[in-house]
Amino acid sequence: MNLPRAGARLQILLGHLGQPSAPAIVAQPVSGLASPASFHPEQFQYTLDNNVLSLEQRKFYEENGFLVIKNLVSDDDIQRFRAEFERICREEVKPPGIVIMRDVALAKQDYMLSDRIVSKIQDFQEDEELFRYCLLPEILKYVECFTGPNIMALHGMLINKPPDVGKKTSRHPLHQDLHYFPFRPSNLIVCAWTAMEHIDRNNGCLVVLPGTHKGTLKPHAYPKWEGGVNKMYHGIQDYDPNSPRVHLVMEKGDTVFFHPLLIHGSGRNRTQGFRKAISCHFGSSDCQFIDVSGTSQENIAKEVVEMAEKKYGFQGVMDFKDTWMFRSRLVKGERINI
Ligand SMILES: CCCCCCCCCC(=O)SCCNC(=O)CCNC(=O)[C@H](O)C(C)(C)COP(=O)(O)OP(=O)(O)OC[C@H]1O[C@@H](n2cnc3c(N)ncnc32)[C@H](O)[C@@H]1OP(=O)(O)O
Ligand SMILES: Nc1ncnc2c1ncn2[C@@H]1O[C@H](COP(=O)(O)OP(=O)(O)OP(=O)(O)O)[C@@H](O)[C@H]1O
Ligand SMILES: O=C(O)CCC(=O)C(=O)O
Ligand SMILES: [Fe+2]
Ligand SMILES: [Mg+2]
Repeated sequence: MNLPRAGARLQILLGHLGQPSAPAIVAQPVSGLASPASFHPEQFQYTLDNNVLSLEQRKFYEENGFLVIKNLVSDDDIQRFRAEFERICREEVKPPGIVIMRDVALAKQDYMLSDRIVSKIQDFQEDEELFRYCLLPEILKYVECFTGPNIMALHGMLINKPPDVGKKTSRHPLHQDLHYFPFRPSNLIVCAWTAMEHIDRNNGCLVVLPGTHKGTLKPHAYPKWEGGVNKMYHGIQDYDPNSPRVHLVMEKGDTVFFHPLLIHGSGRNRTQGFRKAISCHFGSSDCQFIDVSGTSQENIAKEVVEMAEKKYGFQGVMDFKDTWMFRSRLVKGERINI
């Protein structure tokens, strides 16, 4: 464990507890993207000026809310992530803060922890080997097109979608990641999601509803699925069923960058293999925390705080913001607000 950093984070947390919540800020649709001296109409809202994206790629993201970059992460790196994932599952390494999840259909089975039971690991920011993903220059080069130069890694996940046991619990309901986030503006947040193998509809690829990033954050709740739903897998109840869905077929190393308001999910895994992907949410450190009281995010905030208090043994002192301060980590530039 990196004591100075973890210590510093704990200090931030403790210093912050008991203080009044920061006032809610109003998310600005276009935050600092325009030169104040310019009177040109805003052409781009979801991407920053940069020399990385082609005009065509930029327009695609603006219009659709996602962008796939083929073959971005090397086989060597993916092999290293896979090996570290297996070490974590075998409990050979126990990085502080990590959350290991089993599929709800397997949760009650008393199997030993193994890579055949774990459906997802989250919060790998203290695992230097997996956290390399969040530091890869080829990833950050694209991330910066959305966040600007001061970049926080907010949340890492390695998703090991298990073969569906017939209850469809391997599905991830349609959702917007912003539901989980108490910071804004949303346009300065982006998810990078890298396929660790060939992924298509058979093993449960990502499904996106193009253009939905232009809408607002929708209320989320547990879907009423007969076979059960995984803890915290909230979904959108009232999305437009006629909204076109796009299944993202990806090869090993391909990476999709997507906006936190983009409605997405993933289908059931009909194969016998565990479908693997690694991802991280990044945000500008210029983002600001918001108070989610009285908003549709109250339900998830309550759940996350309850879980975090159980995990860290605090009672009644944490808020949603604190849980995010613990896990976010600067990857480039300067730490400002979050
Ligand atoms: C905060 C997330 C921010 C995400 C932002 C980006 C967007 C991400 C969108 C998502 O991915 S949403 C899904 C995120 N999911 C989570 O964050 C869930 C985190 N998971 C956990 O904290 C643990 O895996 C969990 C608390 C569910 C269980 O961990 P434990 O180590 O305590 O497991 P254990 O095997 O001891 O089981 C304890 C209880 O939990 C139950 N359980 C285990 N896995 C479960 C599961 N997957 N679903 C439902 N219940 C589950 C298990 O059956 C048992 O129930 P009982 O108490 O009734 O016996
Ligand atoms: N009828 C539905 N109502 C609500 N959400 C759905 C429905 N069908 C699929 N989804 C959601 O859409 C996403 C993926 O759908 P997809 O159709 O790819 O998966 P699937 O139904 O499991 O598999 P397939 O259609 O290939 O048999 C998942 O988030 C899934 O939960
Ligand atoms: O890999 C997947 O199935 C998608 C997961 C996802 O969207 C999420 O965890 O937020
Ligand atoms: Fe998601
Ligand atoms: Mg379907």
